[in-house]
Amino acid sequence: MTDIIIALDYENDTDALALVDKIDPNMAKLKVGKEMFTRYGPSLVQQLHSREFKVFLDLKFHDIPNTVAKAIKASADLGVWMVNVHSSGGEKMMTAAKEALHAYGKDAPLLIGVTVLTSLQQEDLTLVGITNRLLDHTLSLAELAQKVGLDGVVCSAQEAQNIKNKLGQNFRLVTPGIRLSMDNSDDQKRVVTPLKAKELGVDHMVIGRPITQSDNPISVLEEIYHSINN
Ligand SMILES: O=c1ccn([C@@H]2O[C@H](COP(=O)(O)O)[C@@H](O)[C@H]2O)c(=O)[nH]1
Repeated sequence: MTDIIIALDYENDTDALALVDKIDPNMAKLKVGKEMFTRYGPSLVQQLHSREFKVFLDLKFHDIPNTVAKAIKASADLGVWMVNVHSSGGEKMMTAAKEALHAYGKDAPLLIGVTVLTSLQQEDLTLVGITNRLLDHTLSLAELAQKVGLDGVVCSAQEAQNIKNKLGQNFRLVTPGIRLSMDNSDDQKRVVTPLKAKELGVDHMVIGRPITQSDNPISVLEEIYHSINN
């Protein structure tokens, strides 16, 4: 089962909520990222919760273990459905994040590790001194995330089959870099169409601009929803 998470990346909350108010929460979950959280903070998340949406708080924490653990606790207190950290923050940081959620039991948000951003390709890794193949680097970050008990990873759908084959079907894959055609991928580099992402076994596809910047966001959302739920 693959579902849709809409990346709610807007400059103002009026535009964001105008879209949200046209969406059925059964059709999509919502992702609040750095842009909107920096402007509107927890109150935006609360407004989405009051409209019955599940919220993925995509702040990609990357800091020392103590700071990340505290930020994860603050996210859990907000009641979000999913939250994430950068897996490259290391084993101790991810373990601290996981431990911060123990007290929440079954109400804890899903904890997801970011592997290699979908805007990056092999040459970008080389430029920051990573000489491993991009797929191998993604797999080793995913393996580390699983080892410390995270629920899944953010990756490109291009890596989905390799990760599922290595780490099992229950390890959740959250995949941005979804594009309806390869003509305009914006700043994304490792892109996949919604139907292909579903075939590759992703659990949650993250879609922003193809929906939010289109002339008719709801009809694009409905088209994608029906194409992957046939
Ligand atoms: O590797 C990553 C991790 C997170 N993102 C986020 O997903 C959305 C994608 O938006 P589009 O408009 O569909 O490109 C955006 O909020 C990113 O911050 C990602 O793209 N890649």
